[in-house]
Amino acid sequence: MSVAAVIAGAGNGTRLGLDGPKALIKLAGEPLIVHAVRSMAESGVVDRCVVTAPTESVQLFEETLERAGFEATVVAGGTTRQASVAAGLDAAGTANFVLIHDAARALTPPGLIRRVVEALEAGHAAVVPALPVVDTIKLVGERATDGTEPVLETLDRTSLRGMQTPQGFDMAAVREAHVRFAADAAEEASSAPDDAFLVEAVGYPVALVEGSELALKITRPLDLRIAELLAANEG
Ligand SMILES: Nc1ccn([C@@H]2O[C@H](COP(=O)(O)OP(=O)(O)OP(=O)(O)O)[C@@H](O)[C@H]2O)c(=O)n1
Ligand SMILES: C[C@](O)(CO)[C@H](O)COP(=O)(O)O
Repeated sequence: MSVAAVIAGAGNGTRLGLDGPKALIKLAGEPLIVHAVRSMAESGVVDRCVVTAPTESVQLFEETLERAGFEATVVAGGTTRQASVAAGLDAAGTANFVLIHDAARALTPPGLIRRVVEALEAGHAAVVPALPVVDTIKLVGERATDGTEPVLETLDRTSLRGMQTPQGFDMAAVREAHVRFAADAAEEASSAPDDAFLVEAVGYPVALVEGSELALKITRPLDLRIAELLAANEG
């Protein structure tokens, strides 16, 4: 069974306070995208990697990965994560399965990647690593003029999970889902929160496997500091 990986790296890191390719910022001395591609290589189960980059940085991503000794096809992403993943899927060629991953989850352990692929090989069409949520989660209504938000409902935490990546799919299923919802991808507000959302919407069951705290998404400045500590401990 062949496995391709699409690593979304075309974001600009707004919440990190950046205005440029977040995937090129350094963590433990190496760009996030290099960490992400290395995890795929070290998993031993991925045959080919496609990386999405901001249009103006495609060459820089190619040079960065080549210098680090990794082979990957780099393509221009889009204005939303969904559009970037669609561009990556177009370039992924033929494979039985595809792993769709965030460059921002740079410390994802190879064992987690293997866990996702094992569940695909066992017959699941869509597999997502997930962790239980640790906070109580409440549904809120519209913000009031005094800045407060009204609570509408307290959700049952025991049946809530936080979704991570890589999310693994049968290649045909995820391509079908992305094509079906391509029109929405142009608008940030209407783009899908993750790829499993699109696959669910076309009717495929999604199976969860155990995620990892190391697969945290480096989104805000504190995440980067936590990731630096984790990388120092792992190394
Ligand atoms: N147009 C986009 C937006 C995001 N991503 C990628 O999707 C992953 C998850 O996105 P996020 O962590 O939100 O990254 P940014 O979009 O860079 O962050 P922000 O929303 O703060 O700008 C990242 O690896 C990012 O590079 C992408 O490929 N194309
Ligand atoms: C795909 C994802 O990482 C799953 O948790 C997440 O939905 C990406 O969200 P972002 O706002 O694009 O970072």
